[in-house]
Amino acid sequence: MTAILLPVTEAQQRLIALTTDRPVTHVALREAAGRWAAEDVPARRTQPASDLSAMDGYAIRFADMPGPWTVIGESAAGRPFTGRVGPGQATRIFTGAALPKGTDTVLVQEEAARDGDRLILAGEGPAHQGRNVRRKGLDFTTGDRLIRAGERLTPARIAVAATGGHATLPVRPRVRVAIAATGDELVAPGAGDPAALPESNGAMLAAMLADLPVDIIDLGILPDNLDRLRDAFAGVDADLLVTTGGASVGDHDLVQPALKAAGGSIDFWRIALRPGKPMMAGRLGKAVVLGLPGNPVSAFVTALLFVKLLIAHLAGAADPFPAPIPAVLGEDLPANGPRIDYLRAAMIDGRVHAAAIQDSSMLLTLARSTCLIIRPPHAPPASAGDSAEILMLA
Ligand SMILES: Nc1nc2c(c(=O)[nH]1)N[C@H]1C(S)=C(S)[C@@H](COP(=O)(O)OP(=O)(O)OC[C@H]3O[C@@H](n4cnc5c(N)ncnc54)[C@H](O)[C@@H]3O)O[C@H]1N2
Ligand code: MOO
Repeated sequence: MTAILLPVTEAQQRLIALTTDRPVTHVALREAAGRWAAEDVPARRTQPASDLSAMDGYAIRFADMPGPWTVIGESAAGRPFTGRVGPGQATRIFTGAALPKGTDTVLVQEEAARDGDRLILAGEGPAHQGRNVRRKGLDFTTGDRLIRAGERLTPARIAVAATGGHATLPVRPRVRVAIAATGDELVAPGAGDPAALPESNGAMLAAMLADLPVDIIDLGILPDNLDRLRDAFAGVDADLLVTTGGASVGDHDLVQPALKAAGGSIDFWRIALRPGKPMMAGRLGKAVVLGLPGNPVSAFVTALLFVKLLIAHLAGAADPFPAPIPAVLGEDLPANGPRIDYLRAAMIDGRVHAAAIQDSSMLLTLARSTCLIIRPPHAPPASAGDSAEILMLA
């Protein structure tokens, strides 16, 4: 009997369906980077709040062109001119300062000459009324939507929220992610014996999640022992438990039995994906469990497609899916089999070149790759110059 392999997109949907709603909290702007807006964020003020000068120069009435004018005062940012400017009059004005009442245009100082309070044109002057003025509401008006629910809180969005009158932003709680490596062969990185295999998945996963709003609970290296795994899993207090290794069918692949013994359940196992076929998803209490394959490249690809996706979803992303981009193949590729394939590749002079050996244990190949070429299931042979979708890594 052939095992039924779940298509990646179906597995991603099922994973999202395993989650439950999480509350909305508010965080200070300085805590908001990299999170997702949990609600729409409306402007609480208009920006600019009044007509402002965009340049250093003189606030004038355009109808008075070509001058001369009498300078009757000054308007600086934060220190506006409070009087009214009449015909033939002007004020000194600086960038960001409010336009005095009665004026409508700014004459830049490079095109003006001044002698005491007498001001004359010394160039072409403003071409039209309103020149060098930022109108009230140019950027946005009270009530405008500044950020949409589910959008990422990028630096620019945090800044627009600040300008819109917000000191805090609505977000979902940080995601608590427990990470466990499994395997009797593993030792901590840097630990003595060069014949022993350093545990690399934990550090790699932590690095992959570094730009996400997570708190990582490091469960370290767990042995291939059913009771030890069960006890470690049963004690986990997290939103997401990620294991690597022990996901396959060998006698020492104990993650599934240990999860069941801890009171958890398996939702799906085995994806039509290369590398990463033996990935498993399930639940343990309130936590979603993702059992990634142990091969480092398989763990990397499944983390990219499933772990990051799930965290983005739990953190409130409207679109948590990785976004492939089009690229041009640097050389021919053979037909693909039934599993979607993510080929380790490098972008060179605008073309993508797949590594010659695509073995899921090869970390140096992964480390030298700058993108993954996506080969859909049953894709026919492709030629150099054909387009293909890729995921950028660096
Ligand atoms: N008879 C079958 N054998 C295998 C199948 C299969 O379908 N039938 N699937 C293969 C595929 S595909 C993969 S991927 C691997 C995944 O197996 P496991 O998840 O059980 O992984 P392990 O056996 O525990 O480890 C695989 C490999 O990776 C090394 N490893 C594990 N963890 C780490 C770590 N944290 N850091 C560094 N390296 C790690 C481990 O030593 C092994 O060499 O199964 C195939 N077999
Ligand atoms: O699918 Mo496994 O992840 O090829 O190496």
